[in-house]
Amino acid sequence: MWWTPIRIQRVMNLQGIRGPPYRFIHGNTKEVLNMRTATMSKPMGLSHNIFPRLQPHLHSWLNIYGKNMLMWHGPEAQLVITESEYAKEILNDKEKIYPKGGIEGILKKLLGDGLVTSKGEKWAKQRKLVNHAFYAESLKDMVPAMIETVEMMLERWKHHEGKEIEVFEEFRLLTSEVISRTAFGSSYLEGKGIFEKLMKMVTIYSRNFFKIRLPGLSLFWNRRDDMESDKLEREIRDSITRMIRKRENVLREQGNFGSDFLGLLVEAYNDPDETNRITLEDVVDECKTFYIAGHETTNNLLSWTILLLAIYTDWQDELRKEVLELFGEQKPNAEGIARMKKMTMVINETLRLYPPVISLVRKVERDSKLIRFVLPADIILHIPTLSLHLDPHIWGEDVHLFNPERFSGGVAKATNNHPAGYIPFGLGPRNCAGMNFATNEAKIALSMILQRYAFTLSPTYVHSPIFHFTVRPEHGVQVVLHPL
Ligand code: HEM
Repeated sequence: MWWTPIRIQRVMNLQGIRGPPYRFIHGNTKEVLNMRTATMSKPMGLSHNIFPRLQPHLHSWLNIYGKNMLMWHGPEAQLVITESEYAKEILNDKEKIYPKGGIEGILKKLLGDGLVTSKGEKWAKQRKLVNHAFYAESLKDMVPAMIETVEMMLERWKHHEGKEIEVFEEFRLLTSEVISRTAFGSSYLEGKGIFEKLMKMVTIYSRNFFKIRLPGLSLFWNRRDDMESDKLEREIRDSITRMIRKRENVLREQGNFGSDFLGLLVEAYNDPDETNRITLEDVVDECKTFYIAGHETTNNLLSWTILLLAIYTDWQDELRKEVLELFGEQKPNAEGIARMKKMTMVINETLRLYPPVISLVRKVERDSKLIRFVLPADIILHIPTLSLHLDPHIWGEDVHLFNPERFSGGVAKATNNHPAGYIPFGLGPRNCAGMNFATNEAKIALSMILQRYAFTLSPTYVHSPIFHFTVRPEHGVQVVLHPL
């Protein structure tokens, strides 16, 4: 807790990497908490520069210490990388030098050893299974379920015509229903208990995010949160196990487990070949991972897009024109979705300014050389998405403005050929496994909304983006619905 941090600090300083000094046990967590409490305690003006608000410590220290800097989460060294060449090298690593870091505590209870967190052989096996469940043809088959779910939402919206509606909660229900139906063959109501308990765990995780946990020292840690998350973890496990057993019974009746994600997982759990078989624990962890990853992020993407389209009504009109040209009054279809150009530009720009995932984290597995730096084993590499998405050297001087036009020539052109300059879905082998699923879902929902409604920002909207596991609007997004 003293000599190791001081040694690492010295090794990094000698290479020109500086940062706020290490403080015994706490590292920089106290300063980080104070800075964040100050910026988050009040709403911001309607600006899209959310980096100084959500990560004020990084915003300030990167200015002081340079583009790559060292900071401390307790005694754990975190090398913050914001030079895109370095980020690319780390995220594209195939030599297993920079794997995902191990997780513990509440995050471990929340995600277990599912695809987001697993490593090595286990990850490769899981990723293959997931790719199979979410490959292009399967995604096409999911379109009708997505459309039906949006229609259910729009039925509710009829009661808000000419009035205000809060869309964050609407999209929470929509995205939960979509992942329940498409991946687990059930409805949101059936999985409601699991969602609610997972969301409670997300809240516990978020409030403990900056608390450090040291072996044998419980004084910084809230024991009640620990006990509550243990209880939630057990209850979620029991509910998912019941769901698995129910699906196993389907085999007896139908002769197969079903072709959705849950079906593939249960099939792998029952595989007669031991080398392909996965454990019950694996199935539970994967279900938890997909319940969370499958809706939380898309919920935010949809909410921020509606906010931006309510502000920039010229872009709302442009998108409506594209939707009507492609689908008229008809339901969206897979071919049309693949041809949406303006819609893709708007989604890209929304994810640039409001990326739901704001940190990509890796660990240095062994002493290694990263371009011109020599990195000691076990330090954490932290790539802050917002810093890259808002770098004027990559994007130009209008970096804080909403300008979907910058994506008109594609992502590579928009980033001036900096592949790691735009990473809302990550990069390299660990990139998002649900990217096409999420963008399809968003395009379908937005198209169907635009076909029926124009919307303007309600005067009650308060711009207060917060980091709560993902980047979300603290008080929701209120718009006024005008039927067309
Ligand atoms: C707008 C929506 C989404 C965003 C912005 C997003 C973002 C991300 C990012 C940044 C990563 C990489 C994390 C890293 O490198 O450490 C990731 C990984 C992942 N995402 Fe998404 N995601 C979205 C939607 C989804 C959906 C809908 C699903 C599931 C249906 C999903 C499942 C996953 C999984 C399983 C991984 C881990 C992949 C691996 O490590 O092999 N995501 N996502």
